[in-house]
Amino acid sequence: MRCYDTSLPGVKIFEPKVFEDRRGFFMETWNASRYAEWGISADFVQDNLSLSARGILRGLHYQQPNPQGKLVYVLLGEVFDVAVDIRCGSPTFGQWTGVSLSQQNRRQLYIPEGFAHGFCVVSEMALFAYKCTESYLPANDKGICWNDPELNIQWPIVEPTLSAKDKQQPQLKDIPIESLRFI
Ligand SMILES: Cc1cn([C@H]2C[C@H](O)[C@@H](COP(=O)(O)OP(=O)(O)O[C@H]3O[C@H](C)C(=O)[C@H](O)[C@H]3O)O2)c(=O)[nH]c1=O
Repeated sequence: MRCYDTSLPGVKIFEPKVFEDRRGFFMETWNASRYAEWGISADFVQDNLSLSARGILRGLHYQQPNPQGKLVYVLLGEVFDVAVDIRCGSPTFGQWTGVSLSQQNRRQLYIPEGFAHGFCVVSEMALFAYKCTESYLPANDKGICWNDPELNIQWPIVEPTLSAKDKQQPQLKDIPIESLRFI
């Protein structure tokens, strides 16, 4: 397995080892002892799966309190995946990193607690899987505007399809900073 740092300390790209043969391929998508070698000692308690068509953008979302760490990857298709540091006091507060996750590159992105997460679909369809370190609590589900001008995320699509909720997310500057204490 290979692991790469991103511009955001703690956010890591993983490339699990893929065993290909004439039948197809096999890969481990999570192995606690192996990921612990790379500093990931997450206790995942929930797995999610979502299917989206080209142009769909889901995000930017985070949970607070009870923030979720996530290990995200694509089973089918391709997405541009983004993590934003929203931890009050972090040296990289308000900064983002983006990576292509696809069934071809089989990459995973680990996003610690205290980051907002979102992705947009750049293939016909994308089947998106992820593990979470905290259970979903609807009352704690929060978001940030996908095209927040101060974040200036360079999404590869210009007019995404959004949920009603995501059409009205606040900008980071309008979120009370005391609510963003994760560390
Ligand atoms: C997230 C979640 C949602 N739901 C229900 C609530 C809604 O009735 C329905 C769709 O929820 P939502 O529109 O929030 O789904 P996404 O827009 O894909 O949200 C996710 O999108 C970004 C990319 C994330 O990183 C988060 O994991 C998550 O917020 O599923 C559940 O029952 N459990 C859950 O864990």
